[in-house]
Amino acid sequence: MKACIMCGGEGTRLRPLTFERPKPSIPILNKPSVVHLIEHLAKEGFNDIVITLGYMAEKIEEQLGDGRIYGVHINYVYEDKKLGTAGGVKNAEKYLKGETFLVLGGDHVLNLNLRELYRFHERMNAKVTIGLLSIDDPSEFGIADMDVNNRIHRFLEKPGPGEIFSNLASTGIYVCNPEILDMIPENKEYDFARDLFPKLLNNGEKINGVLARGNWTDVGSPAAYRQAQRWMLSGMPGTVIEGRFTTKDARINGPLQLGHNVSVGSNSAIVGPIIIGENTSIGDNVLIGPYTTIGSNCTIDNDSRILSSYIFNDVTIGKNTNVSGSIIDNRTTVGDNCCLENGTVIGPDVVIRSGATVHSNVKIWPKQTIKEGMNVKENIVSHP
Ligand SMILES: CC(=O)N[C@H]1[C@@H](OP(=O)(O)O)O[C@H](CO)[C@@H](O)[C@@H]1O
Repeated sequence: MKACIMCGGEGTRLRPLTFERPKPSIPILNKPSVVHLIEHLAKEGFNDIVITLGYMAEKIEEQLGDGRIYGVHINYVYEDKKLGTAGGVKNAEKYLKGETFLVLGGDHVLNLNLRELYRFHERMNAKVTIGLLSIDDPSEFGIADMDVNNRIHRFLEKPGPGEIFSNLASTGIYVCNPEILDMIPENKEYDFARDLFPKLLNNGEKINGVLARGNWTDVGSPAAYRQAQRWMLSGMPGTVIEGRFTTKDARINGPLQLGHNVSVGSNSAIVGPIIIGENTSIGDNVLIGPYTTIGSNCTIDNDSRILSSYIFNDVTIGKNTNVSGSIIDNRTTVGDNCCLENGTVIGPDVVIRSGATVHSNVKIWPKQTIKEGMNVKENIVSHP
């Protein structure tokens, strides 16, 4: 079965995490999120994959190659201008024509029953079948009015206040009859939700919906990213220690995955679910709380506390420092006695000197230095 993954977006709402990588390459459980997606597609029987690339195309190609190690075959197509979702798929037409195909976003993190969605579409003879989820507040999504026979009669993209006629939200996952490729203009910005669906409904063509089963989120913002990491971590099976691991008397509980050569000092506690990459060293009296990932080559010094945070690679955290609900990108150094409050997002190559506090939800873009004892209450967003 064929699938087309859209990976061209710039991910501006996720800055600073998208300065050195595109959205699909942001790590979830210490590997690029698109790798989880490809693994899931392979498991569901989609082994013929086309990826549309734009922003930082080479990073994704480098990470996935021809897909062989995941048991799939990947072709790439490139967008040199914005084509929108449907326009991007049209641009990949040579790999898609003649067969039903699945479309999904490169920033999707999911465990949905995609094979069932595809099979349902094939039985029902619709032009498009949309994967739907029931969501409390669907204002940030496309919403659909669907009848008992799965037919969609109305679709509205990002409804305004007073317009929410349904809480069935589009996941942006579509199964498409290849005939739709003929209805999409070439080399022009064109969208499924804004352009193609209204056109199909106007022409009396059939669009179906299916309530997808399982978890799904698109990682469009730091909050969505934290949520995606959280449920991926909560699905971790047990304790996996991949290589040499040294500790004197650390207390370790709950699901845990440790890379090769991790060391944990005296009287430290690690409470899973947690993933720690290779060559990372954790000092004495350190508490690492649940729903945390720490990448490779990191150092967490004595007496620090790391709670529900996502720390990428080559990061150093000083002594007696508190990190809570934060995302810390590569090669960042945080000094002694610092506090990173809930929701902070710290870009790559940031230096935070001793005694500084970064207040709740503050973002710091790359290559900034925060002076000793400073209180950072507002985003620091100048590009280096
Ligand atoms: C124009 C368009 O494609 N809108 C889609 C798309 O919205 P974005 O805000 O572009 O991510 O993905 C949503 C699912 O994340 C879906 O509900 C919506 O219909």
